[in-house]
Amino acid sequence: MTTDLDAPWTRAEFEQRLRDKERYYHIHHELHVLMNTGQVEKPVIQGWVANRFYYQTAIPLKDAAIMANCPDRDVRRLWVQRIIDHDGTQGDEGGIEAWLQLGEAVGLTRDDLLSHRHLLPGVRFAVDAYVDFARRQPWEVAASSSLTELFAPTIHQARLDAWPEHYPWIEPKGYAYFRKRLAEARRDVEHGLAITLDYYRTRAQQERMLEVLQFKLDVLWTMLDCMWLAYVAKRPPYHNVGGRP
Ligand SMILES: O=C(O)c1cc(C(=O)O)c2c(n1)C(=O)C(=O)c1cc(C(=O)O)[nH]c1-2
Repeated sequence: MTTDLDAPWTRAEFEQRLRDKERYYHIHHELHVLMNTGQVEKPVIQGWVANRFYYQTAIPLKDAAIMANCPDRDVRRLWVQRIIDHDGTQGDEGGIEAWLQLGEAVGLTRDDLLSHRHLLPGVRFAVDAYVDFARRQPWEVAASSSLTELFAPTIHQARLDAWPEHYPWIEPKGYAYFRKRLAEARRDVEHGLAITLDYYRTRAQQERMLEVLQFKLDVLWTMLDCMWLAYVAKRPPYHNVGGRP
């Protein structure tokens, strides 16, 4: 058990502990491994794109919740960029639009995504838990939970490297989202990390932050568990009672 009396990690040690959490990142989930090594059929990619769209739509709600709890104008000035990145502005339509184009690139309609008709209940619950967490926690804690983004450029790059070769049927316009996120995620991490390293000072707080990060890793992993069950194992909810009503 740790107490406030245990020596805090230095900033460098603390950051390293955060980075060590990479081993639980969803890049290692079997569904991502299968997708990124060309081992899935079109319906699996489509299912993933449609379900991940719910996460995309939730990110600005999550970031708005963080800003709503944050009295620091300097932080809000930087944080608001995340909402703009996803919602877009005139002339740069943003991440949600780019994801809709990814949907089209894999053979789904915009309405397939916007209606959430393919959304699995477990994916909805996991994503909603993230938004709920951001609403309830101190803004610095919610901000720090975004730090799974430390690991995100690697997974975006993996898709950019592997998918065109394995899935030539995906239209190239679909890749704009992943390309765009490479730089955006790095910038988000710089800001998120600065807030986190400043906020969690005692050893007990630092240990708590690792749990916060694990919560976020759990959100991402659980989303993929639900998709794996539905699309790889072909056991979607209610599969043995005739399917969803
Ligand atoms: O494709 C991915 O694997 C992935 C993961 C994550 C992440 O680690 O949370 C994000 C994204 N993408 C992403 O595109 C994105 O905009 C994003 C925002 C956040 C966040 O927590 O604020 N995570 C992520």
